[in-house]
Amino acid sequence: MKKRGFGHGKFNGFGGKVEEGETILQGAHRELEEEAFVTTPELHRVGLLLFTFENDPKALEVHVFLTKTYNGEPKESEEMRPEWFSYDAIPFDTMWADDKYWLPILLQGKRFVGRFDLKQDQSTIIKEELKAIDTELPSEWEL
Ligand SMILES: CNc1ncnc2c1ncn2[C@@H]1O[C@H](COP(=O)(O)OP(=O)(O)OP(=O)(O)O)[C@@H](O)[C@H]1O
Repeated sequence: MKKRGFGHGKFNGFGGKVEEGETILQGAHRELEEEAFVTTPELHRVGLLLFTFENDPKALEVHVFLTKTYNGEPKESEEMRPEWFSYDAIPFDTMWADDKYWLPILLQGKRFVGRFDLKQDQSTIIKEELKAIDTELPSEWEL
């Protein structure tokens, strides 16, 4: 549960912006430790998503990573309150509107690439394209 800022009030993956001088993978490791106090030796990049918001010139390129193992116990941070859900009780109504499209693909063990154009209200999807892929993920979104 994201407690502040962008996506506040929604169940969200741990994550954030890549910092100067680090790779996307390093950023994912850092955010996981900062927001949940756990570490992992293995993060697999399984999804590449692009988000746009109406009347906002910036697009968000989000790389989704998965791990099945971790060290430590997830703990609440200033930014996040972690919570576990079983696969059949994922609270999609309290998540980003796009999550219900791509998270099931991830849970089936597949990789995916997609783009979602959202309204300014951050909850209405204007346009959506998403595909599961068997090949390597592209390293970034080609606009
Ligand atoms: C629009 N549809 C979306 N659907 C699903 N997930 C979305 C998302 N948009 C952002 N996310 C995720 O939300 C987290 C915070 O994103 P982000 O913008 O970087 O905010 P955050 O304030 O945490 O960044 P810093 O920690 O300050 O770097 C991060 O895990 C990112 O993957």
